[in-house]
Amino acid sequence: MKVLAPATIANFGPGFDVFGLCLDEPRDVIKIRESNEIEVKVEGFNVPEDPEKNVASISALALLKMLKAEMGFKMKVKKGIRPKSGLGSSGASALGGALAMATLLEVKNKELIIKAALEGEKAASGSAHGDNIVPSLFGGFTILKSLSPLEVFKLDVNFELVIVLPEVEVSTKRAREVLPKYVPLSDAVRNLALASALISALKEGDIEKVGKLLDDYLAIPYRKPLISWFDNVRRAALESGAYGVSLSGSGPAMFALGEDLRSIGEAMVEAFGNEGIRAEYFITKVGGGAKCLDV
Ligand SMILES: Nc1ncnc2c1ncn2[C@@H]1O[C@H](COP(=O)(O)OP(=O)(O)O)[C@@H](O)[C@H]1O
Ligand SMILES: N[C@@H](CCOP(=O)(O)O)C(=O)O
Repeated sequence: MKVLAPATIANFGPGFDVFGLCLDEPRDVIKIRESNEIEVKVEGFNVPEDPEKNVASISALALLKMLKAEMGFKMKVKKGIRPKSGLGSSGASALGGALAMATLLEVKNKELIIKAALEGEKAASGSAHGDNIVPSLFGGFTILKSLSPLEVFKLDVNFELVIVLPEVEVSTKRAREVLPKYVPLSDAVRNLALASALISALKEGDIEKVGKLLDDYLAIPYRKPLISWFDNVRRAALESGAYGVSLSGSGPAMFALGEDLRSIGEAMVEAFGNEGIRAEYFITKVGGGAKCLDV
């Protein structure tokens, strides 16, 4: 059994902990088969091989516990999404592990699969936020109304975007610790307005309008001490013609929408360089969600 679990952009501007966009690449690949022992092997980016520490096996074990099932398994995690990148690395592995185990057991209940995957996400980031796991499973652009009961609104959208990945790390756990418990009512209203308008623009397919709505008052302002380069890179993107630009998840990756995505990516990489940070960019498109292959 093999699962392809795609990277995601959580928050997507004003949709903190609610909006999520599935990407076509990169992805984690999780292979699993029944065994009389529990073993995890990792290829690609370095993550733990301890089954109690790798979020893919944590999610698989969580599903077994929820089903009151006892089973050994051998898992291979081909880690294609860099950890602490802001591209939903832990979310993809958590979803992939839960979905691989569910498929092995012929469990189709998506709410249960997501519940198990949240255990892996919680182990990695200290909180059971679903805005990476949900778009990685469903694909497209997802609005997470609630996790329990599971209520997801999916928009089938199709556009290209540029992702810029700097050679720095931002731990999601740390990026959540710096958030305030309360925000000013005026900021909540501003985000409500941006988020509502962004959904309307997405449904119209007006990507330029979507870009202009990629602002956030709930999380990014409080995370600035962790992403001191953000404003300069954002300015470079806009000056190079981007419709809009924001942080991917809790960062450090950033994404931009626009016409000439190569020039925008190059300008953002140069802006990171001016901050003494090496970075790379790639252009991708909206992904279709996780895939299960019976191999
Ligand atoms: N399979 C896995 N994939 C990603 N991270 C993992 C995995 N297993 C354990 N981890 C740990 O979880 C943490 C992921 O950090 P996090 O900031 O949540 O990444 P991201 O922002 O990319 O989702 C890291 O400490 C990483 O070592
Ligand atoms: N809503 C979360 C999303 C974290 O995404 P990640 O890709 O950085 O793990 C948050 O902003 O904390």
